[in-house]
Amino acid sequence: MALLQVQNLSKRYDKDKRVLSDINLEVRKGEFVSIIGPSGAGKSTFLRCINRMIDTSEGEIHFDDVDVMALSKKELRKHRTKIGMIFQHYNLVSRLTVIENVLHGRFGYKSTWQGILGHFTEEEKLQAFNLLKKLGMEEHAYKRCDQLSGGQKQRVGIARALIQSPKLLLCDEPIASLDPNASKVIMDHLQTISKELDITCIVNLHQVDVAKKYSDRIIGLNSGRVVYDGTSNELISSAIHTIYGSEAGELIME
Ligand SMILES: Nc1ncnc2c1ncn2[C@@H]1O[C@H](COP(=O)(O)OP(=O)(O)OP(=O)(O)O)[C@@H](O)[C@H]1O
Repeated sequence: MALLQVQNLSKRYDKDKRVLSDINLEVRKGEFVSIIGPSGAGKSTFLRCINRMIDTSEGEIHFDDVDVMALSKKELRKHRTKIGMIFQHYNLVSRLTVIENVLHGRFGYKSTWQGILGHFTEEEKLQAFNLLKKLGMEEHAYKRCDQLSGGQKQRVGIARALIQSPKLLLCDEPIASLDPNASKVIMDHLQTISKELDITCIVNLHQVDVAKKYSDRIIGLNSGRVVYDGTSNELISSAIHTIYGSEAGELIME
């Protein structure tokens, strides 16, 4: 049984322009899937539809046996605890410490008052610290986030997502602002998380070589349509042409 099922999904921001068209796909538990495609292909829009950060125009999404479109506001809050988000620009609170930012990942489990008062249990604090340790960030736990490098900030973003105990991580261009070394650290962590914790990862990427290196499966989007869905090995130059059109030349490494 798939963890995520998407059927006939379409999205329009404006009445007459479809940004996603008739997307049909399933993603299994523990799968590491990269989504590639030219700028404007609809990669971010697709990720945002999955956790209903934006509403879809047509189609169905089932996640963990739940009809995502049918969720009430309260149910949606619970649904979102099962899905961690990783952002290109990290979305951390700069003036707060690393560990405080990680604990923010628990907000979905709190009442509004507990959230406002910043009430976290000792167990949650220990869990936050252990996650930072797993990501090689324990020595920075009490630093303010604005004192960190981009790669360190992204590791905090990953820890914040993991403390939710998610079944799925949606990563929207997690390495787009990082240099090659920091990018490798982040992608290695995401791969380990997927393999060791059996957490499904869907990662939007601009780098075809990175997608090929890390993914079990690659989905290629062009103009809001799935034009490729296969393994890394099958992603040969003709498929890259189909996905990127005239931009493909510089991306082909064969
Ligand atoms: N909030 C919005 N309102 C209107 N149009 C939008 C909105 N967000 C995105 N779009 C449009 O939807 C299309 C797909 O955008 P999206 O950001 O999903 O693509 P993308 O593949 O993630 O691009 P990139 O790789 O540049 O981030 C683009 O034409 C974009 O201009």
